[in-house]
Amino acid sequence: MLPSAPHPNQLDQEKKLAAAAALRWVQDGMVLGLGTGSTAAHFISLLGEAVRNGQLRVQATATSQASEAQARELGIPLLQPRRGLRFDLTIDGADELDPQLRLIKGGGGALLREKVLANASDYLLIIADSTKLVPQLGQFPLPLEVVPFALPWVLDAVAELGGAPVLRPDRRNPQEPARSDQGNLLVDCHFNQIPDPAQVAAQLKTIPGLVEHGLFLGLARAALVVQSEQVMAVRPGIGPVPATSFTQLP
Ligand SMILES: O=C[C@H](O)[C@H](O)[C@H](O)COP(=O)(O)O
Repeated sequence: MLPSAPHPNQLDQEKKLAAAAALRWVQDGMVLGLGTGSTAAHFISLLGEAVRNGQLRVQATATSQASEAQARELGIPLLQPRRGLRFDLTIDGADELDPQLRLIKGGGGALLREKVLANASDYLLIIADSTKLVPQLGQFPLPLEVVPFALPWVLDAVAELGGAPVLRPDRRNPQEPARSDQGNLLVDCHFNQIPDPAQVAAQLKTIPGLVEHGLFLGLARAALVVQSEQVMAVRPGIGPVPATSFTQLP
């Protein structure tokens, strides 16, 4: 019999645990990148508390309008994009991660801004519940951000690669397509298995009108993943080991 899926409340607890562990590695004065999604939202909420208590002084840029609004409401000082801006640490969630810390991201549609900030960061730290660490990427549909005019040809090209593309509907109004913060369309590709993520990433990069894909390769330095109620640290090809083995960013 297959093990039953964890209860949503349990997953939410795991997300909070991972977020709290990440907060312990934030140092006073850091410039932070803030991720998007339910796990990142827990982190932003805890960071907001620490800022309000005067425990931490930080500045941050968010990877989505939603995360920016949350951070603003909590009084986290925000920096707008500008030349030369770099981040000491970006904390973000993921839809899937493998033991090499290759990621699928973009389930919440924020893949483009997330990749921009990940590239501008000295350290990308992923926080995740127990369902996210997988032996091979691809079960989670790979998100793409696509310029609306190019959509038919992008769908043709991705279908030829075996990606079984599906235009993502808007969650609240399923008759309409979902839009990214940039106003672009989102397409989910059902590869089921991605044994060679670098090859798929390279193929996707050649498709005109495909603005960005959700494969994040060679970007994450570490992940905090909850397993059996314990926060474990994973680095590319190393771990999981108990996160308590580290007093600072591994
Ligand atoms: O576009 C959204 C992001 O890539 C999220 O970080 C990802 O979908 C994980 O979200 P959650 O923490 O809600 O599972």
